[in-house]
Amino acid sequence: MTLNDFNALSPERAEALLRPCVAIPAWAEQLAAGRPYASPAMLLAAARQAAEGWNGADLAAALSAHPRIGERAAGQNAEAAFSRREQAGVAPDDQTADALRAGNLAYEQRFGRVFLVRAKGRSADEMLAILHRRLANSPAQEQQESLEQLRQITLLRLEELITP
Ligand SMILES: NC(=O)NC1=NC(=O)NC1=O
Repeated sequence: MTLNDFNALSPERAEALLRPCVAIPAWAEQLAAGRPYASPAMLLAAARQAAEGWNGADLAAALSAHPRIGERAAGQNAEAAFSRREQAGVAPDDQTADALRAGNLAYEQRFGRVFLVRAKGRSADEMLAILHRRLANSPAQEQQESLEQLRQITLLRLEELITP
């Protein structure tokens, strides 16, 4: 969709279009309300600004829509389609797939939520290394890293939706 078309949508349609970017309704509402945007860069800046204030509760809400790394997103909705595309490059060999499964489990036992990483453009081995590094984070550090990854995923999805 072009930026002009996005600017011209009704509020309801604009919010509905944005929702699959991240499962945080306030973000979609705020971004839709900020229209019209003069350029894609202005839209992305507003989107990142609206995501700066996310906290632990936002992260927990958003994770409901993100399958584990290495797991294929089921379902026909837009979020699942985004996840499948983002993880298309993961394609782990058996050994790495086993290590990702073990790493995801260790992460969930330590931090109590799914490990979240921007998967687009990254291989399974790269994400396994990131997972092992982040397992050593403190809970506070790890919440900040997870929120930054959530922002990256969200903005990448927005860029896919609104093409110049
Ligand atoms: N647990 C995850 O990190 N999931 C995901 N990362 C992405 O970039 N897309 C996902 O679905």
